Amino acid sequence: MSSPILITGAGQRIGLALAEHFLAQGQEIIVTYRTRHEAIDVLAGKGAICIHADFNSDQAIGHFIEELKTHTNQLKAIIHNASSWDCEANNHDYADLFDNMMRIHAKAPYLINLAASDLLLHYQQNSGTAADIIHLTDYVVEKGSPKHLAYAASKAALDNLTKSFAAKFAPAIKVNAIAPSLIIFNEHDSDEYKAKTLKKSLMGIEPGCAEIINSVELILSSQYITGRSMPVDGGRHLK
Ligand SMILES: NC(=O)C1=CN([C@@H]2O[C@H](COP(=O)(O)OP(=O)(O)OC[C@H]3O[C@@H](n4cnc5c(N)ncnc54)[C@H](OP(=O)(O)O)[C@@H]3O)[C@@H](O)[C@H]2O)C=CC1
Ligand SMILES: Nc1nc2c(c(=O)[nH]1)N=C([C@H](O)[C@@H](O)CO)CN2
Repeated sequence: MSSPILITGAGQRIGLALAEHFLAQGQEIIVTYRTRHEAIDVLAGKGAICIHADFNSDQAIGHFIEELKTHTNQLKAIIHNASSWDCEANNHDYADLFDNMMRIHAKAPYLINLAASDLLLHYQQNSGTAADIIHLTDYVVEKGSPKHLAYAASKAALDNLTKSFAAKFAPAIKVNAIAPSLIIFNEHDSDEYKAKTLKKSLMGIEPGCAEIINSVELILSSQYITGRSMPVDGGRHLK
């Protein structure tokens, strides 16, 4: 019986790296994408089930959940990766920004977890091992962010949902978060921004997607870790 892993926002960067990693292992995956990057065609060619989903409304989240359930009756894991790193400087409609941040980072994972818990439970019942939910949050959950206020607040909401869902779903489903700081820069990042950002951690490097892949695999391999947030931040908290 197939037991796919669901990865949201897998069209690029970390989500795509996770999707490619699992496909290379022979693990079945279901991915969501907002923009049909060429990478999605590649994933589909390798056997991934690719579902278009823009979590920009409650209705869209609901439609995604309905489509998800037409593809599988069980899930080994859900990795909530989809995210928008928007900020007050870029969107002066603060009410709109706040709603968008909360919807993509907290409401979508909240609604999907509640609606898909039966799929995760089926996996646990058939396999005898706990299923997993993994939330990609952010280091800024610890300290806030004066330049990404709504983004940080929404990631903090997702961090709190990690604890609540862990208590609600145990022992059949483990629920954990991964809280990265810099993992990979964006194409448009200036050399000045890169230099300033690298100085913020003790390790002073741009580590790349492997750090998240390793953290996901550690969590999936455990039958005991739940309700926790794994920091992947190069010692930034000690600078
Ligand atoms: N990169 C880093 O250094 C860090 C990343 N993180 C977290 O790790 C995760 C992955 O980061 P990264 O790969 O940089 O993420 P990206 O910024 O590349 O976004 C990941 C995907 O989310 C999708 N997305 C954005 N908005 C929506 C929406 N409304 N509905 C559905 N999908 C949407 C994007 O779609 P589209 O392709 O259409 O734009 C994109 O493919 C995120 O949760 C991020 O917050 C945390 C700290 C550092
Ligand atoms: N959805 C995203 N979230 C975040 C990103 C990103 O590119 N997309 N990038 C960061 C930064 O790397 C930050 O951790 C260091 O400046 C944070 N979140």
